[in-house]
Amino acid sequence: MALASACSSAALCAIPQTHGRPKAPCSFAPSSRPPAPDRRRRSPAAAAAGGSSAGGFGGGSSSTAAQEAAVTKDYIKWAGEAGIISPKMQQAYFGELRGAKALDAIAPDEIFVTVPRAAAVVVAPNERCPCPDFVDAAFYKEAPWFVKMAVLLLWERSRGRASPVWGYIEQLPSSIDTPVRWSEAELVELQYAPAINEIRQQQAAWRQQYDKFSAAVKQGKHSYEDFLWALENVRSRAFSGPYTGSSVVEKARTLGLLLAAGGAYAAWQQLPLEQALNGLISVLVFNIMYDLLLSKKLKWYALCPVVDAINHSSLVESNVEYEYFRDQFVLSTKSAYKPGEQVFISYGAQSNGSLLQYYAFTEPNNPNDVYAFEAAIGGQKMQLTVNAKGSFTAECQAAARAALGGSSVQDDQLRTALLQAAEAELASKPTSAADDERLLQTPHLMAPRQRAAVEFRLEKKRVLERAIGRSRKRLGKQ
Ligand SMILES: C[S@@+](CC[C@H](N)C(=O)[O-])C[C@H]1O[C@@H](n2cnc3c(N)ncnc32)[C@H](O)[C@@H]1O
Repeated sequence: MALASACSSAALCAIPQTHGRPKAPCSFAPSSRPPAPDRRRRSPAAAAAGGSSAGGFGGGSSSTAAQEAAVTKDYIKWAGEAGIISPKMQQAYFGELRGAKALDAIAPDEIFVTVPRAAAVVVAPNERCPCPDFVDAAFYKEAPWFVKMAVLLLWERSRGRASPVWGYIEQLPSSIDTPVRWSEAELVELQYAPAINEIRQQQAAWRQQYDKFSAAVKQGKHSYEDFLWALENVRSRAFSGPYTGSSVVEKARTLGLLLAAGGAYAAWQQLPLEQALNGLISVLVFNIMYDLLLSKKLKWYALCPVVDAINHSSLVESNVEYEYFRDQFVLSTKSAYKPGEQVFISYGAQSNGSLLQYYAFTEPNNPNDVYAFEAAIGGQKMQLTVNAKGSFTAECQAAARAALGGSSVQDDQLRTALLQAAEAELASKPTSAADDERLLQTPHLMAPRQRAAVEFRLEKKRVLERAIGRSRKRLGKQ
């Protein structure tokens, strides 16, 4: 994610709370029509009132729609009181999918959502357990960040309207139905071993985390379903960013370091100190859940209301930044939006495997997708990986070349071996891409999980087909 200079007008003395813009009320308002029935998007409050199965809107009855509207109204009221500013964006449905639409023109790099840190749910490294009456503090200390945040969500939910984030909690989806809930038979429908294996591991790991949580919780009864509700919301909505220090002492230390670094940089570059500091502060960019590979660095995590209502597109470059001196998160994108258009952000460069696993959707033509499979080349078993454009990675080409005999191997011999491996992989699938396309022409005839699996496996097959097409072209076979 590229850095945006969100703090370009930040001053070190008195710090305005609104970037000099008038403090407009939060306009994260409901769309003019009632929410469309959505099998996955129901809030816990609406679920409680509607009384049908978890995660289901049932028949989309008018009482359910009215309940949804009430929850949304509460959310807007809460967001305004919490100081969230988003006058140019409102919640809306796009088909069955809830998202956000532009109310007004949004320019590239314009900050269009501001969320005070106090309105967010935050997990910082080495922070003491904020709810020792709810859960054993020693358990909290040792838990991974996403379990900590799930515990915070369950704790805040248990506090009802006494929670400072009640309006946010109320409107969270009651179930996202990520594949961690799927049966073995449903997972097999994905037809892609790396994803199936990852999800199986996740199923075991989350169960283990739940067992530990159950032993550590001190208040109330929390089913595995409750725990899943919290974990799924955390994993599909949280942002992460480099940690900057939270306590007064830590803040003072970080500020001292920034001042020193800014001073040195300013002297070196002959810049005003303030400008140099802004450059340094803008490093504090948050990425939505793009932390898996970077998790060893010191990071903190945030659930940012309103920002997390925006859907993902890999084509968009977006920045969520924490403004250190204003103690708030701000959002901008590199794209322009016209009034009425759906607003998107990027959740990071994620393959369809991780989008399905943690967010429950597949992005068509995802430029970050990959296809990984095992093949035998030159009598040796090896892992081959193809990128979204259909190119085999340099590493697997080198491994394949070595297995075939090393540097003396002709390029065409290597290409032929890789082509044959990809063709054999595609032929091993229980359904063809054409079969999957046919199934998707009548999506209403499929259960939601089957539809999600077919969408996923079709995209995977398309990556493999691109690799085959590319290799064949290079070999002059078409
Ligand atoms: C951060 S939330 C975005 C807001 C969410 N749609 C809502 O109603 O609250 C992430 C979730 O939105 C949905 N989502 C986001 N981008 C999507 C996309 N491009 N296609 C389909 N679903 C998407 C997925 O269910 C994902 O788990």
